[in-house]
Amino acid sequence: MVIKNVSLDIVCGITSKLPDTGRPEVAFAGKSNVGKSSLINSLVNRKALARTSAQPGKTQTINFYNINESIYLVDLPGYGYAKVPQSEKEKWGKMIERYLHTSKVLKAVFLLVDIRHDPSANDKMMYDWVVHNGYNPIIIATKMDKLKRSQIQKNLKAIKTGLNLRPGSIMIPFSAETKQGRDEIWALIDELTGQIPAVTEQTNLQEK
Ligand SMILES: Nc1nc2c(ncn2[C@@H]2O[C@H](COP(=O)(O)OP(=O)(O)OP(=O)(O)O)[C@@H](O)[C@H]2O)c(=O)[nH]1
Repeated sequence: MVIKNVSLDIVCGITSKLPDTGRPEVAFAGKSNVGKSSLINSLVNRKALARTSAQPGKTQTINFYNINESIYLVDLPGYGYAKVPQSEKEKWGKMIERYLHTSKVLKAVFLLVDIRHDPSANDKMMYDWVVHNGYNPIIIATKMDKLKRSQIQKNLKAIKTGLNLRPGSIMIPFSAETKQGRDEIWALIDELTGQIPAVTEQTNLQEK
C-alpha cells in the first residue's frame, strides 16, 4: 500500500454507536503498552498520528484510521492495564466484543503480543475471544529489536505454544524501531482487503 492520505476519521467511546464505514477494516488488539500505537504510526509513516507514550492504558476508544479513502485501520482499546478499575475493563471488553460482533466489513484481527514475554492470561483470553467471534487472529510479535537475533525463533515458538495457535496461523515479528515486518504486514493487509499492490512492487515481481 502506498499511503497517499491518512486521517483519524472516527473515535468511538464506550457508549458510541459503532459506524458502518462500508469499507474493508482490519483491527488491532493487544494489551496496554504492547506497541499498538507505534505499529499504526509505522504502518502509515507518521510519527504521532496514533498517540504513543510510556504511560500505558491511554487508548480507551476505538479509533478508525482512514487510509487513502479505501480501507480503515481500527485501533481497539489496550487491555490488561492493572491500574484501570475492573468496572472500566468490563466496559472496554463489551465495547470490543460489540465491535467484533457488529462490523460487517472486518476482514482480519491482528493481535499484538510482546516478543520478549510469554503471553499473559489476558492475551490468551483475547486470542480465544477473537477465535470465538469467527476470526483467526494474525499475531504480531512486537519490539523484536529488544531481543538478540538468536532468541527470536525461540520466543516465537513460546508465543505459539502459549496462545495454543491454530494450525496455519500467521505470526509476524515486528519492530517499530527498525520497521522490520512492516512490509509483510502491509502485504497481508492489501491481500485481506483486496487492495492492488503498489506498481513498484508489481514491477519488482515481474523483474524476478
Ligand atoms: N524498542 C522498541 N520500543 C517500542 C516498540 N514499539 C513500541 N515501543 C515503546 O513501547 C512503549 C509503548 O508503545 P505504544 O505504541 O504507546 O503502546 P500502545 O500499545 O499503543 O499502548 P496503549 O496506549 O497503552 O494501548 C513506548 O515507550 C514505545 O516507544 C518497538 O518496536 N521497539
